Amino acid sequence: MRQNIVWSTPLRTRFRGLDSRDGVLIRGDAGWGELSPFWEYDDAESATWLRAAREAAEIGWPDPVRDTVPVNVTVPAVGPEKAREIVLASGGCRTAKIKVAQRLPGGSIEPLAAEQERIEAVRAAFDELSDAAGGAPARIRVDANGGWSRDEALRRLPVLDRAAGGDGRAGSVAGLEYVEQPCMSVEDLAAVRRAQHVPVAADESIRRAEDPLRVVRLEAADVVVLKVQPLGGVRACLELAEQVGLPVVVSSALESSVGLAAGVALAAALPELPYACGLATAQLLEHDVVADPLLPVDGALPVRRPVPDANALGRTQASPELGSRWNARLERLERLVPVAAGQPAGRAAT
Ligand SMILES: O=C(O)CCC(=O)C1=CC=C[C@@H](O)[C@@H]1C(=O)O
Ligand SMILES: [Mg+2]
Repeated sequence: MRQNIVWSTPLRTRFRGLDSRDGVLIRGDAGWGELSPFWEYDDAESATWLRAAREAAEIGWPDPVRDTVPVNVTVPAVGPEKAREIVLASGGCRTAKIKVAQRLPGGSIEPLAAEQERIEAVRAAFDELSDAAGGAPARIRVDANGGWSRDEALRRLPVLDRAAGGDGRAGSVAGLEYVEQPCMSVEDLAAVRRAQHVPVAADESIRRAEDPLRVVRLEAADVVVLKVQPLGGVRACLELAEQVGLPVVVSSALESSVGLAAGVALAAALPELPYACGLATAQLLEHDVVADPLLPVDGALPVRRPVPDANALGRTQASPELGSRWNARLERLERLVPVAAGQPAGRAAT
């Protein structure tokens, strides 16, 4: 039987301009799926998100080839003390992804010194953890969400690379592991990649692009970030990974643990997984929809599929207004992406 539940939770820390996150959980014969496109995404862009939710609910996912997935701790654009706290409480993550190129209220970009301090604080927190318990060498990556111009990226990256322990040369274990989407256009990614040594990862140029393979043709990235919902499901991502032929980092779209499980399923099914994945974002949510959220242990997520829990759902219950907005959105999306024969479309309830 088809069942839908709208959920909503505050975020622990403001992230990508958001203070709360919400979505719909959809249950089908194969289990629970999640539909949670950001509100600024129109229906055409959100259609792939519904395909991913339906795959989870109605078909399920390919078999895993590993039973844990190494993950990074995600550090929003916070001050150094908060950054330190987030790393210390990360559940043993040895890789951090730090947000940079944050827009300030007046529209300017956060000063370079603030980004530098955040990175240094994360590095110091990793050192603190190593002093206490040892562990694998720590890695630091940054994500600019396309917020820099080409010149700004080339001005900032050497400084941020040094803040991460780099010595100005390619290939050292210290220094930035990579920069995710430093600029918005594929041409600028390619130019930044050619002009300096920090590897480049493509995120928006894959998940919001008409033609994700342009990144490959223009040699614009060393790594691609794949997100299950924006790209239309686990199988669609596996196919894309094969076409792209570059190392893949699976990252979340800031979902509840039900949505994260799809990312974990993708990471678990990829033939190669050379980097930690950005799937530890349940840490950013105040409440989750399951009793046992997908949180890292020793820096990795177990490959499992948690199910919604009645008590947890009590804490994430959406307001009637939000429920109606999701109902209306789901109805529109279902008209856009017709349900295959024999699979009933449901209405969301809060
Ligand atoms: O990759 C991670 O560490 C966490 C996920 C993450 O950063 C994101 C989740 C959702 C929306 C995106 O703006 C953002 C990203 O840019 O990768
Ligand atoms: Mg990104």
